[in-house]
Amino acid sequence: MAATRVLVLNSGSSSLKYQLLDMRDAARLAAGLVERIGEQTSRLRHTRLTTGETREHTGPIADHDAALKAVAAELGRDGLGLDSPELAAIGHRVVHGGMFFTEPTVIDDEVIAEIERLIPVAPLHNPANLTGIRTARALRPDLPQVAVFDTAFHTTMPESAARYAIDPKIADRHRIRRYGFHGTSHAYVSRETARLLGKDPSEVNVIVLHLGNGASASAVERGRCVDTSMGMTPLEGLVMGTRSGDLDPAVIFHLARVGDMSMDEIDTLLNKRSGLFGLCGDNDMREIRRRIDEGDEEAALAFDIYIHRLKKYIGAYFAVLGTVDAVAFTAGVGENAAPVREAAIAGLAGLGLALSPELNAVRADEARLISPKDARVAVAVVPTDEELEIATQTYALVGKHN
Ligand SMILES: Nc1ncnc2c1ncn2[C@@H]1O[C@H](COP(=O)(O)OP(=O)(O)O)[C@@H](O)[C@H]1O
Ligand SMILES: CC(=O)OP(=O)(O)O
Ligand SMILES: [Mg+2]
Repeated sequence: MAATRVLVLNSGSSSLKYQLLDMRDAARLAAGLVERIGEQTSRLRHTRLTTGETREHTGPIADHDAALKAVAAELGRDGLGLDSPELAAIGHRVVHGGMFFTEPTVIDDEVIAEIERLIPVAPLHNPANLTGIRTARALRPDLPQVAVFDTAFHTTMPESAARYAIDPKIADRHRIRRYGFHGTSHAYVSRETARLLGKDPSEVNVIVLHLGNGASASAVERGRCVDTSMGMTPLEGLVMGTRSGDLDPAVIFHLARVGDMSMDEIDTLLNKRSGLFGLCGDNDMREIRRRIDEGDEEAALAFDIYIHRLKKYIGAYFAVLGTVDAVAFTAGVGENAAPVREAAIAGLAGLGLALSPELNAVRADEARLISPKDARVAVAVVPTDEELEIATQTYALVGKHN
């Protein structure tokens, strides 16, 4: 029997998302999510997509090792376990690949050591990714495991965009530079946007706005990333669900010296208690819109700050690219929140941007244009699919090695 299945693992700091795909036709066989890992109220939700059956378990799951073993058990119950001879490979989302990894990479001890060396610049993400890799290798030592890096798509950024304006000797010693993240999504969405326009990716310039809980923008010139809004870590750039995005670095000195906060407290403040959540107590755009509709001023201000930052990046990437063929909205907010798209594009007619209110209001799962027919620059909604992209890259690499 040919091995044509790929299991994709996306380990976040407190979650594990997974999908099992059959790469003959990219069909999804199973998918699920373990949330609140490390808490008493962890939850595993598993769906067997071939039948639609969903199972849910709550109760403590101590760490990513236990989470992956629980997932393996659920897959086993559906006859889709990790011991299946049909499994060709496991593809891991690895958030930080530094400068070293520019391509999907078959994981060996050397690769693991390098991902480990990058922990200081990705303390929230790489440890969880490593646990997922180690547990998966222990469960199936014979199976190829592939790392697909969030940073890889951004390694084409020129030095002028990737470097911070600090002493290069200090920067190089501590690996301080702008790496960018969500690269798998930016790559996939920029390509799908070109396809929507009936063009080859090498023929178009696209601004991709990945607006999920984490959010980032990228400027993609003829298929290559030339700038992105996240930096050394996923804290820089846009206002996010719980992250501040850009701020004057002196705010940190001030909070330490005058606010009497420790570095760990400031880290938690900026990563977990800022952004939309810090501004108004909610990080879900649905809830924020509901509150705005009820006249809530705090929620309205949070929304305005979010939109103001987003507009600044759209403008900046017009300047970086010179000419823009399309602006593409993606991820949870970008794909679903019509009011965010409307507010982000409003007032940008000078850049050739406009929306059709009718098209913007359409709810659909496919890539679609939401700009009027005669618009100078296309505006699109393009659903991202990081799992499919990781599975495709994993399978392509493993096929080559077989
Ligand atoms: N129907 C919707 N309307 C508005 N916002 C939505 C909707 N569905 C999801 N979202 C937003 O998308 C976010 C999650 O996006 P997602 O891309 O799944 O994030 P992540 O992968 O970072 O967890 C939610 O926090 C919420 O703000
Ligand atoms: C890198 C990053 O921010 O990822 P996420 O959006 O999954 O938190
Ligand atoms: Mg995401």
